[in-house]
Order: sequence, then C-alpha cells, then structure tokens
Amino acid sequence: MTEAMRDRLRRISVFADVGPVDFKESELPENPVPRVAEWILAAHAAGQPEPHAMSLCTVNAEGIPSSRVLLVKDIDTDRLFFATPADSRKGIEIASNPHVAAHFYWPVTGRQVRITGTASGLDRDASERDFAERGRGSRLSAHLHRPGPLPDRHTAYGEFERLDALYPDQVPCPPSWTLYAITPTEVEFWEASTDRVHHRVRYRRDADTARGAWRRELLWP
Ligand SMILES: Cc1cc2nc3c(=O)[nH]c(=O)nc-3n(C[C@H](O)[C@H](O)[C@H](O)COP(=O)(O)O)c2cc1C
Repeated sequence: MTEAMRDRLRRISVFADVGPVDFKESELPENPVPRVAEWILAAHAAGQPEPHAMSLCTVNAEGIPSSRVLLVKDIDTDRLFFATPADSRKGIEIASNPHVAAHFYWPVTGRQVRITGTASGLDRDASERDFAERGRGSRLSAHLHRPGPLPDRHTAYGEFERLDALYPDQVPCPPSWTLYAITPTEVEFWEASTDRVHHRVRYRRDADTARGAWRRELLWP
C-alpha cells in the first residue's frame, strides 16, 4: 500500500538550515525597496537558483486573479522592473487594473518578501533598451509570443527557425515588448527562525502619493 500523500508531505522538513534570525530593529532601513535588492543578492550569494525570480499576481476586469513567475530586471530606490509583451495576459490585465502583488521566496535563506503596488509600462526607449540587452535566443523567442493556442510544438520550432533566418544579425524589438515598473505601496519582509519565532516587518505608504514617507511596523509571526 502506498504511503498517504499527507504523510509524505508532513515529513518534508522546513527551515532546517536557516538558523535563528539575526534581527536588529535599529538596522531597519527607512526605505524598504533597496532592502529587496539586498535580499536578492544575499540569496544569490547563498546559492539560491534564480533569486531574482518573483511571482507577479494581476487581476482581470472581472476581479479574477492570476499569477506567474517573472525575472526582475532592475530595482531602483522606488521601483522594481520587469519586461513582458503588453499584449500578454498579464499586460492586458495590468492595462485594465494596474494593482498588482509580487512575491519572492528564497528557501536557502528562509526569507520571503510580499509586495503590493501598481504596475505601469515605460516608454519605447526604455523597453527597447531592455530588449537589446537580452541574449539572441530570448530576443528571438520574444517574437514567438502570439495570442491564442499553439496547434503543436512543431509549429513553434518552425517559426523559431524562420525568425532565426529572417534576422541573422539584429533582432528587432517587437512593438509590444514593454518594460514595466512596479511602484510598491506595501512591502512585507518575513524571515524564518529555527526557534519558530519568525520575523515580520511591514512597510506601508499612501497609495495615492506613493512618494511619501514609509511607515514601518513589526508584525506577530
Ligand atoms: C523563472 C522564470 C522566469 C520567467 N521570466 C519571464 C520574464 O521575465 N518575462 C516574461 O514575459 N515571462 C517570463 N516567464 C514566463 C512567465 O512565467 C509566463 O509563463 C509568461 O510570461 C506568460 O504569462 P501570462 O500569460 O500570464 O502573461 C518566466 C518563467 C519562469 C519560470
């Protein structure tokens, strides 16, 4: 008789190697956004694969959410950037409702970050600069984005080969390719502790200004 799934799941250890949280309230920054960048780099240094991958949740016109993983392309003092076609599902949803939620989880460091904010597309120049920095394979594959279903895998390979021959040197930026910025209005940091007294701190600022001072509070684990 096979072991029940619930037993198999319950035996998987969690936070086995993270150690106790090294937390000092006096060291919390005023602005949480650069701290997100620091936690990505710390996860990378600790060996986390794709530490810059985040889930992004958007909401459609009927209020139904959907999420997917994206790579963060840059972070400045106020914003996180990602790139995707504007006519993708997420792009269409952002156009009808700019409110988004983003989330990182780094198992090797036992940390997560939860972000709420708004997303908006940047101008053509910024989007084309992002596109130019992509490798050739991902520039070609950006041209494979089409609405609707793919009849079979063979069709996609054929189209990739056609694009490869069509653009032997420069691959033009598809008109829909867009660099987006997320401007957070809420950022919550969570850090696992082996003593189970996990650490949470939440930063918030007014959604209408999104420029004012951040308010910070510790939360119960
Ligand atoms: C690790 C990882 C990184 C990804 N990075 C991107 C990305 O930067 N941009 C993108 O458009 N899709 C990226 N994808 C694919 C998306 O998750 C998603 O499948 C695709 O963008 C279609 O999403 P949509 O139909 O919700 O618009 C990535 C997937 C994974 C697993």
